[in-house]
Amino acid sequence: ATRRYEWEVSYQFKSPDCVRKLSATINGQTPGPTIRATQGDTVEVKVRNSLLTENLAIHWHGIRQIGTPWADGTEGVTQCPILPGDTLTYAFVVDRPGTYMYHAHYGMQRSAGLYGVVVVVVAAAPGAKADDAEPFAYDDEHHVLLNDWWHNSTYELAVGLASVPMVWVGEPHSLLINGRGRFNCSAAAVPGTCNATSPECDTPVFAVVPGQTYRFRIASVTSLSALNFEIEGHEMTVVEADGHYVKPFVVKNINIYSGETYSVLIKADQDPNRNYWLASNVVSRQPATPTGTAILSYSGDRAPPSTTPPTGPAWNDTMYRFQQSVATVAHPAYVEPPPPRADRTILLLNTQNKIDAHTKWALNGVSFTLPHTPYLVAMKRGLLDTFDQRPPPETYAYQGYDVYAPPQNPNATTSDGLYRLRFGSVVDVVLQNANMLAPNKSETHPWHLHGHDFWVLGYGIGRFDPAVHPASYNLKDPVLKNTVAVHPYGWTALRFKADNPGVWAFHCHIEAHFFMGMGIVFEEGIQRVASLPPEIMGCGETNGGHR
Ligand SMILES: O=C1O[C@H]([C@@H](O)CO)C(O)=C1O
Repeated sequence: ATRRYEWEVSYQFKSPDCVRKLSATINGQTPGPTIRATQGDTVEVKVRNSLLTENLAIHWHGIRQIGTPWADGTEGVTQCPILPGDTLTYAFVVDRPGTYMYHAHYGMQRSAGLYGVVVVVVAAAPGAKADDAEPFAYDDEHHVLLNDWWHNSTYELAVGLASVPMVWVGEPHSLLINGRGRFNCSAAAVPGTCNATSPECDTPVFAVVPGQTYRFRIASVTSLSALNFEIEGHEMTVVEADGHYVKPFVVKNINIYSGETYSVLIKADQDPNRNYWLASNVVSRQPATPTGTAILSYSGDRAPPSTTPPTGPAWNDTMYRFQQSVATVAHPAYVEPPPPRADRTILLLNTQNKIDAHTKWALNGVSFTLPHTPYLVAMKRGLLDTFDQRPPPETYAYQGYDVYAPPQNPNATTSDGLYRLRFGSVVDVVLQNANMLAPNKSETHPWHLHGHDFWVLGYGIGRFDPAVHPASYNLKDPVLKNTVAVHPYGWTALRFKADNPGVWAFHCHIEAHFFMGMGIVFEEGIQRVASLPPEIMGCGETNGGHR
């Protein structure tokens, strides 16, 4: 079946945390509408950009876009931006069941509120129940979209990052659950902009019936924060990650990084005469944001529990989060074994750097910049003067590098070069984290790959040793994901098959970090890409015009 949507994207005054802010909305809403489709459906979204003076692109995060690389929605990589007043129809097949998301992929636009959930349900065999193919059962489901929220405009955030000296975005003002939070109005910066009784910041309520089991589909579209999500008094069984079934494991709370999705099962088996908190808390950075809350209601009323919302684990308990990452492996009945070895290994040292007094992020000393002519068009048309033809480095001088110290040489260079992968080859990427410019500081980076899922082969803390660590890779039951955490001072190893013709971004999903150059781009099988739709063109040299 084809699911058709018509979206008009516009700025509206919204008060998601009671404070009025210009928000990027879809048909007047933030978060945007949930896309619900069945495996194998074609989703067609006609997007009209009514932002007046701002470009737009929307990425379908976790959808591999097999055969439709131009529909990935990544400005500068797979398309020109949609100009104000213009319309672009994204059409793609949702080939696998699971929980996904969509969000803006242009500048810092995601932080303005442009995002939503994509749910792909299992195709039911004739006469079968829809969930027959899932290795778990539940009575009903709820969606939890987690986000962080600033009162500053996306422009203020982006200009700050690009300034000398950099003005860092800082910790968010609020944490939102399904687009709602509560800011303390007495702390509002501009008087009269905070309205504690606005229905737009009513605490969300999740209704449950005693004795029933619920699947909570959780997605994080945060711009910065790593979060910990907990449902007071209810254990969660983790069953899905990024659209793949995992070996079930029980947690009190779950760590979720920007760009990740999880499904957890919870049983409504607690005292039904009271309500319970849903809580989201910042982890991995020193928190300065109140807990984001919602209410789990057995009775159907909206009464806030009289208890204090859960505050989550210690924000700096790296090993707690590390262990949850390691515990996430494929469900035994759904293991897709990875190829036993890689044809190529790319080792990427993640560093914070200075370039002409700007603060940037770099991989192997190269900070990424987006070209003005999208790679997909440039590669397909042979417009090879539109970006740097020198391939970026495959590795760094790891033997002498101390990941626990600030970089000895803080400088880096910029490039818009890309990595060309042999079509069908098996690629390993090892992401190596390190100390930042300031001493004793290393943060978590959630890396997201477009166009593929990758096997997560291993995690470590400290410097990755190519002669030692590959021997400990999990080749037996690694989980497939599209986003993975690289823990402070740690490394994460992943493997994928370069079998999806197109050009694909791979980057830190912290919006500010990608903006500061923390990403790379892969090309594979460009000659197999069908003719590009003219609607993705119009910028740079795509129309044979000027840059
Ligand atoms: O890129 C970043 O900059 C700040 C800090 O390093 C400088 O203010 C921070 O926490 C980042 O992740």
